[in-house]
Amino acid sequence: MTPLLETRGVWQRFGGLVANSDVSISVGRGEIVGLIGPNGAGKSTLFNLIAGVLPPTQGSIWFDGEDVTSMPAAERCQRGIGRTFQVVKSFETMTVIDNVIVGALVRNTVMREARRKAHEVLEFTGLAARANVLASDLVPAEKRRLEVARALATEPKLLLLDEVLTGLTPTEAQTGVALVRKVRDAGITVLMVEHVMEIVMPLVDRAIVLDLGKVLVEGKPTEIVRDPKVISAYLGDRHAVGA
Ligand SMILES: Nc1ncnc2c1ncn2[C@@H]1O[C@H](COP(=O)(O)OP(=O)(O)OP(=O)(O)O)[C@@H](O)[C@H]1O
Repeated sequence: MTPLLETRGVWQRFGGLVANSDVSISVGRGEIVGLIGPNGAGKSTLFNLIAGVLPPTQGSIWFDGEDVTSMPAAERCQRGIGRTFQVVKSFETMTVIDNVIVGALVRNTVMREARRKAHEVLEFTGLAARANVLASDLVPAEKRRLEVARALATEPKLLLLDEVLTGLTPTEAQTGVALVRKVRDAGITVLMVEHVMEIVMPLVDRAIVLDLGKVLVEGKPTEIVRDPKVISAYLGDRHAVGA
């Protein structure tokens, strides 16, 4: 079966800076894949290329068997790519339910249907009791969940999670982990950028490590955490392994 998502030889240059360098990754249907790497490794850039925020300088992006490289973000969302943002982008002056309705309107043009879908997603994400409060009144962990809820309301096949577990207390992070598992169990494939290795490694089926814009290594979490190249990249001691 073809992978749900593939990037083929993707490059992204910002002037003289190479943020992604010949990145080829794939994500299979039903997987939870972690995209990790040190600060500035190019993770958010790759996310933006996959979501369609900007076109790659070179290379192609394939989703569900289709070349989506030149497709705008809204159209990719229609095809089934949902995403959250590293900097929470909820509409602060709107209620929680209205924020989620915005997502649901991607697939439901009738307001009553969009509202029904939004309620369903709020139940699913554990935010139902907060439906009528303003997004600005949510605590940070709830805002992250609202981001996930808004993305889920678009009914994605692939959910891109950008650091949704970062900066949370251990208890909040565990609630987040449980939600990601629930999302996958609902049949949605997950590609997530995370910094907190202890949280993300037990959760993902596979991890892809980016460093200096390139894929450094990929594999099962148990292999990744022991890989000398990964340890070196995180500790900054690149010469130790001759990388
Ligand atoms: N729009 C842009 N214009 C110029 N340079 C950019 C732009 N976006 C990202 N970069 C640069 O590209 C490189 C990769 O950045 P990116 O944000 O993708 O890394 P990251 O792995 O997500 O980092 P972090 O973990 O800190 O979020 C960095 O050097 C960054 O400064």
